[in-house]
Amino acid sequence: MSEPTEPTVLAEPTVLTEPTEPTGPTHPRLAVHGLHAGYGDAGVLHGVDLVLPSGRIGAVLGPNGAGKSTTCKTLVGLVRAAAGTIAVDGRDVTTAPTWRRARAGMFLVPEGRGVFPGLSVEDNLRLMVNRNTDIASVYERFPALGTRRRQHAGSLSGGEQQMLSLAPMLAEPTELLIADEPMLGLAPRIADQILGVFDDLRVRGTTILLVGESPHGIVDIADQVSLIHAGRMTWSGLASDLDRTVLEQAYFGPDAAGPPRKSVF
Ligand SMILES: Nc1ncnc2c1ncn2[C@@H]1O[C@H](COP(=O)(O)OP(=O)(O)OP(=O)(O)O)[C@@H](O)[C@H]1O
Repeated sequence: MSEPTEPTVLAEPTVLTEPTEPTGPTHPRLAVHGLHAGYGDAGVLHGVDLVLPSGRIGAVLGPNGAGKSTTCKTLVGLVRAAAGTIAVDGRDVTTAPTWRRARAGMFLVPEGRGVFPGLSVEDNLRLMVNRNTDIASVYERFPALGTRRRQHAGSLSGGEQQMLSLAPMLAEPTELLIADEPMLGLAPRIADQILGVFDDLRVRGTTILLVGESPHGIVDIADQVSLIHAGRMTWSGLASDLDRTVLEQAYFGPDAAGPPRKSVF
C-alpha cells in the first residue's frame, strides 16, 4: 500500500450512546478518552477516543503504522498510557497492571495469534485454559484442533492458530475481547468460521473490539467502526454509516478519487 497522506478529518468522533434499555448497564464496557502512548520518546497515540457499549462488536480500522497494535497493547497495559483514561465498566484501569485488567475481564488476542509455536496444540490449551475446563469441548467446536492435538502449534495453518488463540475465550468467555488483526491471512472459509466464533461470543455476553488494517469481514459483523490514522481517530460511527468514500479517504487522504491503486477494500 502506498504511504498514506494526512487524512481529512471527516467527522467529529461520535460518542456512541448506551443502548436504551432501561435495565442496561450504566457504563460502557470500554471507555477510552484522550489516550496518549508510545515507545520511549516516540509518541504513537495522540488522543485516542473510543466508547464501546456492552454487548457490541466494535472495529478499529486503519493503515499500517496508524497505531492499532499500540492501542491494543495500551488498553491491556502492555504499553503505558502517557495521558488519557481507560475505563472498563466505569472502573478506571489506566494505570492498573495487566493482571488486574485481565481480572476486570479484558482478554487480548495479539497480532500473530500469541500461541506457543514449539508446544503441541494440547499443551497450548492446557496452558491457556482453566484446569477445570474440558478441553474436549474445544475440540468439539474446532475439530481441526482435535486431529492435530499432538502437532506443534507453529506447524498449524494461520486459521488453526487463530482458532487455538480463541480457545480460552470459547471455554470461558470474558467480558471484553480485543483481537488484533484476527482475519489476517485467513482463507475465506476459515475467516467465516472465525467470524462465527465472534458472533457466538457476542451472544454469550462478550463485548468485542476487532482491530485490523482491512475492513474485510470485520465490518460485516461490527456494530460500530472507528477509523484511526497517525494515532488519532479520524471517524467514528455506526458500521451502517460507513461507506466506501469514508473508508478510502481515511486510508488514502482527500485525493482518494485519483488513479486506481492497490486497494484494501
Ligand atoms: N516496540 C516498538 N518500539 C518503537 N516503535 C514502535 C514499536 N512498536 C511499534 N512502533 C511504532 O509505532 C507506530 C505504530 O505501530 P503499530 O504497530 O501500533 O501500528 P499498526 O497500526 O498496528 O500497524 P501494523 O498494522 O503495521 O502493525 C509505528 O510507527 C511503529 O513503527
